[in-house]
Amino acid sequence: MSSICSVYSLPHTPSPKETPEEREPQMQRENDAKNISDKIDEMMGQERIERQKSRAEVNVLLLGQSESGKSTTLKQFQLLHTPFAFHTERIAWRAVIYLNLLRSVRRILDALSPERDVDDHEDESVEDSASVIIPSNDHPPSAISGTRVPNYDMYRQRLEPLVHWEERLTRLLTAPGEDEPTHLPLSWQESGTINGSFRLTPTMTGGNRPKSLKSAHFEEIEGWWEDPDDLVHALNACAPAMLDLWKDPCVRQRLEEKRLRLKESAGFYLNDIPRITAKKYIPTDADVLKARLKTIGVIEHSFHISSGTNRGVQWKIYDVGGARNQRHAWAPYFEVNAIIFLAPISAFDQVLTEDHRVNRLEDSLLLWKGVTSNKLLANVNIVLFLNKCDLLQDKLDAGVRLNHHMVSYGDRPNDYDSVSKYFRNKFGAIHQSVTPNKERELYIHLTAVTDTSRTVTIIADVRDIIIRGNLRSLRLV
Ligand SMILES: Nc1nc2c(ncn2[C@@H]2O[C@H](COP(=O)(O)OP(=O)(O)OP(=O)(O)O)[C@@H](O)[C@H]2O)c(=O)[nH]1
Ligand SMILES: [Mg+2]
Repeated sequence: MSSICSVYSLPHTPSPKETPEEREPQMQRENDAKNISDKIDEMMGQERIERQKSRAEVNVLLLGQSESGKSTTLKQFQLLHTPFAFHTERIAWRAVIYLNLLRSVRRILDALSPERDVDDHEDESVEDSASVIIPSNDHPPSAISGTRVPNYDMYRQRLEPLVHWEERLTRLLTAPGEDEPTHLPLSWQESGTINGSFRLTPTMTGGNRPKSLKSAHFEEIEGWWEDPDDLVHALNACAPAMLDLWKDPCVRQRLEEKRLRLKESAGFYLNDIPRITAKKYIPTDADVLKARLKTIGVIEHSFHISSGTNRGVQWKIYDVGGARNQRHAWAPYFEVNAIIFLAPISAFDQVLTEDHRVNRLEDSLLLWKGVTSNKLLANVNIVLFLNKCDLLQDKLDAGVRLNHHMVSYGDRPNDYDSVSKYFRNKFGAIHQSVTPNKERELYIHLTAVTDTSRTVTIIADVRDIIIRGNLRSLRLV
């Protein structure tokens, strides 16, 4: 490849009047210039390789639709390679986890509401696209007829205070114009003082400071439970009502009838109410991995990874927003070494939050086609994560049939092995048919990126694949 800085200019075009004697020295001069230019090009190329070798930088872009698991994958990288930073931040995730829990509780109450039954009947559009099953032909969701929840009014009343907290937390954690949480509390100060009487984490200054500030983990601040204004007290007081609601068989029955599968929605903590609402609750790694924040724009994270004989590689991982209105920001980051593309294959019966007319899996397939056929990405290594396999397994076990949503699946068996193999082949075949680089190898993993033990080995594999691919492209192996 010739350097764009080459000193060698266009070859000499002999003039008709030029004699062979005149032409000879000119040609000689040109040859000399070309030799020098080639030498410079070669040196520059060598330097570039050396520079890249010594910098040994790997740039990775995470791509996929919203809620595909990009940020969760990034958290797994952080947990593995910068555990100290990951742990330092986990107290701040308390706010997000509380909000995720409150949203689940509110969704249940909304779904049980008698007024909602009427609305649903008039308008079959879905409220929470990530957690609602698209009606399949044989079993439309039951709207008006169905199980009544005799204690509904009592639950509403007991849980009334939480509506107020949900609104406040939403304001604290959500960027303007967005409808779901987008960021951690911006600072200790802000999270401690928002709206006067509302606290989440103790402020570092001020008269209302908790009496016992102690540190169990370096830089973590505990003691909020001694602050009477901390939100944990409201949650703790409502915990029995939340538990009663979630354990009520009529509630479960009604949710089933309405096909509201909360377990699939982002930030599911309903099975952990007593633990999460405990006064001294500290988020675990698994809690932080499950907590949902929508990514806006592009976020860059750096790690230094050294392992075995590897003397250390600087990694930059770019996590992008996957919602449709965020995708325009992807292209400027296409000059990376590798892409990890996430397709949540459990979502075959769900629709996009931003456009309820679009099936999530169809969207993933289209995006995949766009990425793998893109000429700018022809030399970028691609690793595909067919993600949310845990949810896929649960869904198939619960009897949801893939061929009701994807006719092309035909009458193949509706079990996990057959379905995952089908998706692997389908995504693989698209890559094979549209890639501008037929030499490119595609690496496909079946993943559940919230599961650390499953993901650790996959990440190690991916790291090796990316580093090998990177070295190959630098002509080092
Ligand atoms: N059960 C399960 N949940 C998952 C899995 N992967 C991600 N999630 C959850 O799905 C939700 C969305 O994941 P994110 O990582 O925030 O998705 P994202 O692709 O970054 O979404 P955007 O930022 O909107 O583009 C989170 O609550 C995750 O905990 C998985 O494999 N299994
Ligand atoms: Mg994200």
